[in-house]
Amino acid sequence: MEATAEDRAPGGSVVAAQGLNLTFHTNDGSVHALKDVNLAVERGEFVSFIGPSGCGKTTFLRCVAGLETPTGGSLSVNGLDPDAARRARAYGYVFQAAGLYPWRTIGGNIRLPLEIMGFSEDEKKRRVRETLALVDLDGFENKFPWQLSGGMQQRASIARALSFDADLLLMDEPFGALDEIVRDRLNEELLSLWARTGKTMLFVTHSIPEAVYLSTKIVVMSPRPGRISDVIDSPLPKERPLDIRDSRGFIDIAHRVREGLRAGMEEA
Ligand SMILES: Nc1ncnc2c1ncn2[C@@H]1O[C@H](COP(=O)(O)OP(=O)(O)OP(=O)(O)O)[C@@H](O)[C@H]1O
Repeated sequence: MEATAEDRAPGGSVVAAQGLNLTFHTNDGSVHALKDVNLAVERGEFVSFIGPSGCGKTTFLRCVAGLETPTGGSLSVNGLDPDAARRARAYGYVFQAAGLYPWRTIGGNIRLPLEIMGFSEDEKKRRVRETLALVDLDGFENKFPWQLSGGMQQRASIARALSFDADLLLMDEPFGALDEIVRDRLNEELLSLWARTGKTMLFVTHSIPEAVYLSTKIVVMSPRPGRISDVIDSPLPKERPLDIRDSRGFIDIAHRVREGLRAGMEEA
């Protein structure tokens, strides 16, 4: 029988990793992608993962999503093992490329997971309308992806991940391919969406300002094998206008992230 929302431990961590290890075995040898990762993510947190290319950020997200199987340690998602959490539709996943089907309209793309999950026609309509409003894309339901800018496509992809109302959102560099101005705006919108919905966010980025601006917790990772080198609980207020990036508090955290990244590189 599939686990349901009622089966989940209400008070526990949304994500709990203890001594997590993952080694990939390939024809060229083995790659130790994650080493002794310990992390607890509480409900409603916004957690960013930052680190050099290849340090295991995507691999960690894929473990949470039940798409990779750790080779050691333990991992739970909403109190369930990741595979059970995946079957209970515990999370929405947003990738670097928006990944919208070009032959489906924006509404059709958002409807897809709802069709797979067997929602009623009325419910599908309601959810498409509501999630489009959440990402500020009202009126674009019948457009095709190519009729939207890159930033709008990425918002549609976020709407798709939100449509079935999972309380955990996994986002793998969703704004990495966008220019800085669009990215700034989407960062502001994402923060406001997070404040309105109370979702738990796991967010992978290469950008220090993006990580500091968005997060309540920043996980700094170092390469070969991927480890957590620092976890920073942000003292910044929840309300964050973009110009907070010029404040002393912001600059101090950015400095600590940079130092963490540098130390990790030197150890590697
Ligand atoms: N399926 C796989 N088989 C073998 N090795 C893999 C596999 N997936 C990832 N790796 C290796 O694991 C390591 C971590 O990869 P991962 O994609 O998690 O890094 P990342 O931090 O997300 O990198 P980037 O910032 O470039 O996206 C890398 O060395 C990568 O080559």
